[in-house]
Amino acid sequence: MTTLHPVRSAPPPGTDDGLLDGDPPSGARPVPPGGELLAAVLAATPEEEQPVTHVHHLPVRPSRTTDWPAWTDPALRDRLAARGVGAPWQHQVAAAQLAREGRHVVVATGTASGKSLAYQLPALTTLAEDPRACVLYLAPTKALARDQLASVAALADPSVRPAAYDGDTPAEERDWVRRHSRWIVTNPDMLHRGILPAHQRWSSTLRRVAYVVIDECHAYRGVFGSHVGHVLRRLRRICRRYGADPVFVLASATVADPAAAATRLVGTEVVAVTDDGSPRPGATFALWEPPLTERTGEHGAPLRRSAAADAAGLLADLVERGARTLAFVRSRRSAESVAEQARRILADRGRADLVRRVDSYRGGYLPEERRELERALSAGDLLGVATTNALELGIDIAGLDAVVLAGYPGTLASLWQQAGRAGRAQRESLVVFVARDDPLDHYLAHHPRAVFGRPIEATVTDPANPYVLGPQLCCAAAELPLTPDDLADFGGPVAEAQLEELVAAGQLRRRPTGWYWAGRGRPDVDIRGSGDEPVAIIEAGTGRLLGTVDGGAAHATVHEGALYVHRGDTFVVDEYDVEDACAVVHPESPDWTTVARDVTDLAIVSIEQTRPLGAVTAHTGVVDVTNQVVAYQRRRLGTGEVLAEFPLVLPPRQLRTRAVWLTLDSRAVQRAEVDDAALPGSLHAAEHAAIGILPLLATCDRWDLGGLSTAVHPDTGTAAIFVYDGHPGGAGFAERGYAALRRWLQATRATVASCECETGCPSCVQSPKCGNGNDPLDKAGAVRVLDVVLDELAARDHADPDTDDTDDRTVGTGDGAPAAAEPDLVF
Ligand SMILES: Nc1ncnc2c1ncn2[C@@H]1O[C@H](COP(=O)(O)OP(=O)(O)OP(=O)(O)O)[C@@H](O)[C@H]1O
Repeated sequence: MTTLHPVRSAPPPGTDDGLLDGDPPSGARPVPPGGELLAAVLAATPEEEQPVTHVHHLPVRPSRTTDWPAWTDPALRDRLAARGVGAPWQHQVAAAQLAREGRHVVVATGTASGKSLAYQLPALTTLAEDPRACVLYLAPTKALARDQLASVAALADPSVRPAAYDGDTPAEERDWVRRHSRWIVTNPDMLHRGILPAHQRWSSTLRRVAYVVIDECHAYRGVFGSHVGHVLRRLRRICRRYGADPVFVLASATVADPAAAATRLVGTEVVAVTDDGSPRPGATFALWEPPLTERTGEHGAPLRRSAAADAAGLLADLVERGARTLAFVRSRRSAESVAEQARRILADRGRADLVRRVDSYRGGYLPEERRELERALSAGDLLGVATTNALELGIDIAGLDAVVLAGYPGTLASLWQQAGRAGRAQRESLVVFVARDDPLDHYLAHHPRAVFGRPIEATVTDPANPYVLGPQLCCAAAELPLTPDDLADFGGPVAEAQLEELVAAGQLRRRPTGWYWAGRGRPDVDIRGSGDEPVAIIEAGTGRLLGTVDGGAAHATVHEGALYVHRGDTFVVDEYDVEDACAVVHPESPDWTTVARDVTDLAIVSIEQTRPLGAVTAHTGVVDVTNQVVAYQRRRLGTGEVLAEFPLVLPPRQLRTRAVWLTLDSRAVQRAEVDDAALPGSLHAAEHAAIGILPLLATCDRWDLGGLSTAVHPDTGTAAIFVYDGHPGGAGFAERGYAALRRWLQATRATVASCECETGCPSCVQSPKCGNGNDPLDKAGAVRVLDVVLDELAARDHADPDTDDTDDRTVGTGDGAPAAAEPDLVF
């Protein structure tokens, strides 16, 4: 393997500053504050590299407390005081008061801002006042659910008997939970499969539900989020039927427009509390981009040093200075390799004493393991841990000296969640975001306002998606016949049209009293799947079922020869049987990964919205995408270097979904000064970069999106760039791109224009999942095409300032430095 971090194999000059050299690694001398830690790390970096693109200082923010509301249960207040909560923070009382008054509320404040107390205060007070009342608490992960259970158990009156009701609850306990618990910790899956279909059995609980708590509600997004939205509508309907009208309290780390996102999720008006009154420790926050290297990837594109390699170097440097550091990486395998590389660097520097104090977090997600890690880190036994985002939620590690983020974790909420692990009250900490070789990471490294400004990513759901709505209406009808009065909650006319289709398909029956489920048994709806039949992954030799992959993604991920990662372990696919929907794999850890190659065709089915901009027109609508995986490449881990390509024979797949697209007539093409030869590559490059950037505005991953560009599309007769949702029926991402078109394309243009490569690289216009092997791509042409589109958008917005997309204060145009005044942040 190549030496991934050559510059740091020698002792850094920074260790001569006498800070900790030769000292016991922790305890004896204080760890320097974040700014000094950064300076020391940078002193060890070759001058020509200059990886730091921006340094942001987050000042200490003092807390703002207020009085307990008069209605607070005195016993609860005493228990809180005993746990060190002397007075509530202002946002906690603001949210609690709204909930107490019966308003649905979302608390959208920062990490560790005490969001739990905002719902515990009204909910536990009501439980104390009314011995029959109960609470349903929903969490997106079982680990978080178990943690919350412990926290409520410590605060609640013993009569509350908090208990979990999820897939891990033994059958013999389930009855007990239903009968006795007044704080039931569960998840949307259990609500969907276990509680709502058996609502008669649950009726005595459901008629007493006073509050429904939806923690970490930003986790409910895309198709899954749209399903959860309907599960919550079903819950409200059933509760109403039993005479209950629970108050919904949602909690989330900050996302754009939390009130609108929460309202869409719950299906009724939700107000937001966002003014964070909790204290924030200070931090130095550096944006870091690894330099381009001599190595080349597809079409000779220069490759950057990997984020994991730089993260390992930083981890070693920081540990050497005694700083307790967490490095967040993207996969479990990467966690192990980053910890290993950091240990090697320390060993090379003769710091054998520190080697054993660096580890990776690779265990399951058991509470005991997390507690042990917390203990070892806070006791200083461990100084450096490389971890996946498994440690992001539901763990009480705070007060670290430094956090390194190797790559953008996908959402700003996650970024702040991870960054928030650093910081102590008295001293500022260090956070380093290390960009990966990818357009979004590159953009963030060069546009601090996108990180430190107002949040711009929105939690996108689309409850009107017919592939979600149809099955959900079936579930609702199977629970209780649907009546015309119910329809408003499920989308009104859209739901009515869907019901007609379901009746025509024989799934529902229309009777004078409503719509009835006509199928056998219960509707079988997987709220986490795409609707395609899942593909079973079977281990050769043992016959063990390792898991399943979504049918929609299977051709690209478990084709013969594919590298398949399951819970951090790697396997290679021996055989993929499309008919039987199963793939046989064997364990193997090669030093390569695989990427599928495909060809795509797209036909426009219907246009829903059109924005004529002159020579350019923007649209959204429904499209049919035909996709066929035709080959795959092996790429070297870490560098992305293409090692080999193999053909595949797989049937095409059809996807009806939603898209956003731009058409450019000949005037636009002329103005962009791209000739016939350059046009396909210019459009293709713009499409790739746009796909790379959309997750900045919509909480999705670039793998949730697809794209197609062409010099002449048969349905439009013009040059066109399409970006579509990679899920049947759409997930709302393309619509979000349409709504934020200008900001999206400004950021796209800035990413391409500011990348220092000459003709395109993975940080700007190359895509890791391009079906055409990133050919053709014309970086310069892409910038000119985007300029023409942006000119037209600017002219249009000037003429019609009411469009929803005129606010570009947060995302700069990319060429200039960020504005001097950056708004205060939730941290
Ligand atoms: N008013 C308060 N005064 C002092 N400490 C508080 C107060 N409210 C909450 N805390 C403490 O702050 C810590 C974080 O609280 P909590 O876990 O509820 O935050 P959170 O916002 O839910 O965090 P996360 O973002 O990780 O979900 C806990 O240790 C809690 O006891």
